[in-house]
Amino acid sequence: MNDPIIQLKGLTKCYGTFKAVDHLDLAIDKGEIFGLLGPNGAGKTTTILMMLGLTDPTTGTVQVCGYNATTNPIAVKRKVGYMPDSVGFYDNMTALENLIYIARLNGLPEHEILQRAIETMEQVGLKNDMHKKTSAYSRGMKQRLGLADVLIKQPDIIILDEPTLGIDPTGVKDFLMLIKQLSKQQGLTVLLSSHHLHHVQQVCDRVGIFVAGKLLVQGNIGTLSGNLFGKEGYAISVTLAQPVAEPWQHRAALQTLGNITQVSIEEKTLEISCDCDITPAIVRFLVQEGYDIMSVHKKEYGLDDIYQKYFENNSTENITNEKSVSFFQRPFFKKYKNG
Ligand SMILES: Nc1ncnc2c1ncn2[C@@H]1O[C@H](COP(=O)(O)OP(=O)(O)OP(=O)(O)O)[C@@H](O)[C@H]1O
Repeated sequence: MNDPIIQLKGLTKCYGTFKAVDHLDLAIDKGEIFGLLGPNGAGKTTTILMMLGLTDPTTGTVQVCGYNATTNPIAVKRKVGYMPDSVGFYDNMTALENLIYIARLNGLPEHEILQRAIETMEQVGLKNDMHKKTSAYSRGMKQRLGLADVLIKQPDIIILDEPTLGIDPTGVKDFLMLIKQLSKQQGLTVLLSSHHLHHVQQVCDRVGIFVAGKLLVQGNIGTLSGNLFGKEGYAISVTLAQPVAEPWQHRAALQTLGNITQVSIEEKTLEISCDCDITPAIVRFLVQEGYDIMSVHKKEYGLDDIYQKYFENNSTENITNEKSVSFFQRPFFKKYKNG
């Protein structure tokens, strides 16, 4: 078994007496797509900054690609590409010229730059538009170009902050597919920080939920959902052709099927909670009693439910609602990008 490509141990960051990140332990394997989730001010950006070696932990360690990010930030910078939520370009230059400029800033060998820039444009699906000025680029095209900016240095890890912000649904789908493809084909490790839970759910192998500087939980969505909702069992919703009046004459008989913990009725819809999946028995019962069934739906718990459940179960009183200054606008990021 290989060592994790990112390993955080007891990572803590204090600003004065305030703990922005509180004893974080996290291991991410090569090729994984990991989602960082949490409300504004939960400590995600601070954690990313420590991974990039842009701010020092108060205590604890950050190991990235085998390097200590605090003591060896330059080595980490060569291996990691960071894409902020809003990427800036020179509008009077073409997309290709912008990318070449970034390649030079990253110190790529001059004789390789043009070829690599064209290949990267192709990789992100912008080859046909690479000679357009970026002022004529849509938000989705700019996000792809931002991705090209981080890919051109051929990193082992990419960190994406809200990469789907402001892109239309088709653009989002294409962008997420691209991320998944890059990860699977090239073994690229991806860290995705986002508030769009269904986007995260579509691509991430595992997620971590941050609240008030602590990583409350981590795992894949199936496991988290099983842990959280296993006790609550299955929820089956059956819609009938005709409304059902209360008191319902078949309620007691339905409950003799066993394993049913609750039945609630709303006009034509029966909501049935049970300990195990008895959908076929429920359908058979209703048909035998002469009901026409219009639809049967078994509730699957997703990331939205998991996230909500954590917020129901945990105090969030330390959380600020103010969106912290965009990472890209921070002076140390400019230093990172240019340095
Ligand atoms: N330089 C700083 N000085 C003091 N406090 C800071 C500093 N940077 C961040 N914080 C505080 O640390 C906490 C964590 O901020 P951070 O930016 O890491 O959150 P986040 O999870 O990335 O939030 P968002 O989703 O809004 O980007 C917040 O309460 C924030 O106000």
